[in-house]
Amino acid sequence: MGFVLAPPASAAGFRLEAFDTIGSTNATALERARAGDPGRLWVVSSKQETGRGRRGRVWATPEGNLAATLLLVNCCPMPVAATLGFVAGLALGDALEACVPDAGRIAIGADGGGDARAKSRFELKWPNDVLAGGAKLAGILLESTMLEGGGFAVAIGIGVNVVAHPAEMPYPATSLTVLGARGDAQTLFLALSDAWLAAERIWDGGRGLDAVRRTWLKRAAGLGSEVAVRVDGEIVRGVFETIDAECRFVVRDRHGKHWKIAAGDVHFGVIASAAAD
Ligand SMILES: O=C(O)CCCC[C@@H]1SC[C@@H]2NC(=O)N[C@@H]21
Repeated sequence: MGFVLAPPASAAGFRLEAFDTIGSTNATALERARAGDPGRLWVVSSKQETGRGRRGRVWATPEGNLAATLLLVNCCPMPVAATLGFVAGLALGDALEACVPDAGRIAIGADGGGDARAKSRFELKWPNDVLAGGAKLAGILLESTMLEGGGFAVAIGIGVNVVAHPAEMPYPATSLTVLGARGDAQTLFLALSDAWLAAERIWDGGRGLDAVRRTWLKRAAGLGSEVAVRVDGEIVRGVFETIDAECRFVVRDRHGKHWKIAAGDVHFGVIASAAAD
């Protein structure tokens, strides 16, 4: 397997474990932490047998896609760790733009107009998806574990549909190949490990969260538009106004009430019933 870390990442003390095939990079990273790994470890594979998605879903990683998990140990106060998904979103957006040179044309469609070109190429969908042309290209899953003797570890799992995307999903999905982009999982990982460093520096253990939040909002999908959010079986409808200081999704409903949502599934547009995505 040819995965390598970007030189700045190795210089900053990151390590890498690369696999041809793995169950789940998140599961392996958390096992390493429980066995005493000090963290700042990337676990990477281009195929997963039992990849995990958000909300207990399965995440398929056929050969050629990217599954990468960054393990951090005692990286910040525990409540702040939940914001690492936004840091990962920024890093992944940067990595995609760096190594997919034709991304502008891809994300807005071949017949896109001049105004659209100024928009971010890869959009971030709250909480942790990356969209290209409105379809899901990548997902991020944070998992954590308490450690014996105190402290905690967090696994920041990043899955990118490089060569293939799942069929028959309840939401549109895509891959870099479908989009006509050149690029492979290894090149993308190299860019990701580099971009992570820059994003983590801005985040600064949570002290720079507001800068992360503002940058994230510049790339946010659906900002200012109608959304339906499924929260614990209920559906909240309204306009996506912002994400707040705690990175909660803020919706203004038609009565002017603001909903601050910590976890839920977002659908864009006005729809009769929001199917889970
Ligand atoms: O449901 C989602 O959108 C999140 C998907 C996260 C998938 C990644 S692939 C690397 C890491 N290992 C896993 O088992 N899951 C995450």
